[in-house]
Amino acid sequence: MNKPTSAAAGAHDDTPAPPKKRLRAAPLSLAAWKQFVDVAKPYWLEDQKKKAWFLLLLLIALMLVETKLAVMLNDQAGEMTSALAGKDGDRFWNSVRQCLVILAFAIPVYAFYYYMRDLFANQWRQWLTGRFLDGYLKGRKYYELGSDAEIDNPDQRISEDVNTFTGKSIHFLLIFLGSIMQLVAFSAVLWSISHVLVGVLAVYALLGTVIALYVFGTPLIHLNFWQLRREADFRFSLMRLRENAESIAFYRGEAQERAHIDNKLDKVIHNFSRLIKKQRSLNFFQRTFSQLTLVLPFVILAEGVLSGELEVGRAIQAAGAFTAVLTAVGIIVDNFESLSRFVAGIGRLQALANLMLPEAGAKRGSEDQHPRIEKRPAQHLALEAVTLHPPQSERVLIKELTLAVKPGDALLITGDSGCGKSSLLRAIAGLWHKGSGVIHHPPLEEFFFLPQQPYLQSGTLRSQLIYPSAESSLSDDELLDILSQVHLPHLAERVGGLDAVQDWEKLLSVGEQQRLAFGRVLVHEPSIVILDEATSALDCRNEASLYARLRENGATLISIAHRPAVLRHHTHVLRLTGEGKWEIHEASGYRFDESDVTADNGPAPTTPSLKVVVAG
Ligand SMILES: Nc1ncnc2c1ncn2[C@@H]1O[C@H](COP(=O)(O)OP(=O)(O)OP(=O)(O)O)[C@@H](O)[C@H]1O
Repeated sequence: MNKPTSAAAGAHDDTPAPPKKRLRAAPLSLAAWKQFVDVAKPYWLEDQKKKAWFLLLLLIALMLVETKLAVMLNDQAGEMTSALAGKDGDRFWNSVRQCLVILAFAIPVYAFYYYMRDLFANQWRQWLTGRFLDGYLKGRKYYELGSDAEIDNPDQRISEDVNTFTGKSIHFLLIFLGSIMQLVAFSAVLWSISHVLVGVLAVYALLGTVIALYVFGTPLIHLNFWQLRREADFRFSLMRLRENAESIAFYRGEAQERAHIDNKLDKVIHNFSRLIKKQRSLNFFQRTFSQLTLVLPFVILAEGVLSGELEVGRAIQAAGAFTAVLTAVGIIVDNFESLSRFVAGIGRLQALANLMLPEAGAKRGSEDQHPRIEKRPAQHLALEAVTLHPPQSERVLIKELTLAVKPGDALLITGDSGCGKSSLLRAIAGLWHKGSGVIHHPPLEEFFFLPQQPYLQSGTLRSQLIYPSAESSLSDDELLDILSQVHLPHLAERVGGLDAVQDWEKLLSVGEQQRLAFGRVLVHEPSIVILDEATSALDCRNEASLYARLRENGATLISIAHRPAVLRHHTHVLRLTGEGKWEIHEASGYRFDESDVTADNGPAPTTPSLKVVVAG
């Protein structure tokens, strides 16, 4: 057999590594219980509380009826056995009739109980997922979490972990309640037949639970915790393959992709094989624990039956009750495997809740204490001594930048690749905030941001054009006119009209996508447009006319572009010279240097109202 290479072994090694802060799954303990309460409490104590408690009470009522019917059936099983042993036909048939009547009630109660249980779980899931989605989308947490290494796969947590949480919470709550009822109901039967049986059973169940908790608890929860993460990583690697299918196909990168996916799969399989080994031991223990109960009650009761003190039927009834009570008290042992998976998922969900949900804000307050760039409302955009760092890094991208952009100004940002041009736009848009200084800004609704790669939703052509609004007051003719203005006059006709639904990212070239995104600006008519190489895929003629169209509207521009020809549409140039340094020039006298690509800059505009601050 081949030995694993050291690289493969290394890849596996991180699975069981001692988990870092927040990556830890709480063992089956008070900490796990606290995590559970943190996530579950809002549903039970806030606006859904009436519905939640009503459904729970209904389920408890159904369970009570079910337990009562189960006790009656167990009694009849004993009765039938005794009737047969005593060769008493009337007693036997009477018992059969009673059994059938009980079953006629028990079956619908059983079916309705499970339906209500699943309905309840589904409603809770809908509510909790909605809450997580609120937290995820508000405050742009989906963006921030992308760079948070500790919260892996938030999408999996929201889609799957929430589902498991609500489903399993109700499942376990009900089986615990059911166990208590079963315990009370059958203990009475058992106590009336044999006190010794009750004593033996109590000791047996207690021992079994303690062994399960201490021997299997922590390792199983830990392994399940990692299994969830590994599975999500594996799925994500497949998703990335699908999302980037065309680029990968052009590169012929299948071998690399396969190696990457194999690496993720290896981790899934390696962790799972450790998990099933642990489960094998648990199964061995569980089987021994439950199978012994086949013999145990009979051994204890045999003497009573043999001496004639106890009817055979009573012994059968006692054995049934013994098994029922043991199932009730052995609930943790029996469900240990799924309980450990459930607890592992709670940890993942609570970590996410801590970062996203409003009531958890206080808890995370202490973690989010890096110095921030202050944002202040103002009429015009202005930066005051802004120093900017990337998130989770101390590197200085921009140092003490001060400038003011007046209405009608057009600022071109230039500089070497990687010097921080897009980062500055991120800071203005409020996506990045690590640093110091103040950004004075008009309401964010007045801004429109055009990235290099436009985002196109799945939906109609109309919805692409009016994005991010969901509705627009513009008529079809006005929308078609906008398409013409961005040099896509035949697009609607070509794709089947404004209401045609297509996979736009595949159907349109990048240049067409960029022009469509320009159309969005004309639909919304914002007063400040921020362009991050938004015309990189366009030819010079298209680029020039789109810039001219924006300037005609009187929009204030802040743009990053590498082509010298765009300079003529700007009033000022901010040049980032590296290591946080910067210079501001009036566009009229500015010449692109080597890194900006030297060329004829064309005539300069005549509205230099931007406050010039020489350098930083
Ligand atoms: N999330 C991040 N965390 C840490 N560093 C980052 C992050 N995103 C970008 N950076 C780094 O910040 C630097 C500036 O990136 P930015 O995208 O602003 O460059 P740029 O000037 O726009 O480059 P280009 O012209 O190539 O687009 C780069 O060195 C980049 O590696």
